[in-house]
Amino acid sequence: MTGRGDQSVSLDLLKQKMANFAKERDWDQFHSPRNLLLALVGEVGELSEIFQWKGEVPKGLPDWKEEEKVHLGEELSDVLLYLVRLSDICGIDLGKAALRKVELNAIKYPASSNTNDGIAHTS
Ligand SMILES: Nc1ccn([C@H]2C[C@H](O)[C@@H](COP(=O)(O)OP(=O)(O)OP(=O)(O)O)O2)c(=O)n1
Repeated sequence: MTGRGDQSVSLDLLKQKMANFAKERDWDQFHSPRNLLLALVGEVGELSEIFQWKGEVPKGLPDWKEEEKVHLGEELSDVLLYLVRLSDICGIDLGKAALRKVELNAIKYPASSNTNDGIAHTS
């Protein structure tokens, strides 16, 4: 494993690493918006398979084997990496866009509207 320990990982670092990865393999030609979107959806499918047929699972996944958690981390990473790459190729600053969206969400769903019934009020 080549993890970065306690260091925080920025979207910018992941963007740069994906750009280098593609460049070194001459894969920029394959990393078109549509191809990346399809790859992303495929990885979401692989992520879903991990939870498929398990029913609801408790937070923190206390009963999962270590290898299952490692696998989950890999599939979550594939989704993130393709999302970061897709955003980059489309010229979207994902970090900025996500922060803006969090702000928009807070306006749309003010904390005072929380009825504590566990149901998201979407209209
Ligand atoms: N043209 C490609 C192919 C792969 N990757 C990178 C991004 C993903 O993080 C990972 C995806 O690799 P695989 O297609 O081999 O998918 P998996 O790792 O999920 O393997 P498998 O489908 O065998 O489980 O590699 C990429 O950037 N561009």
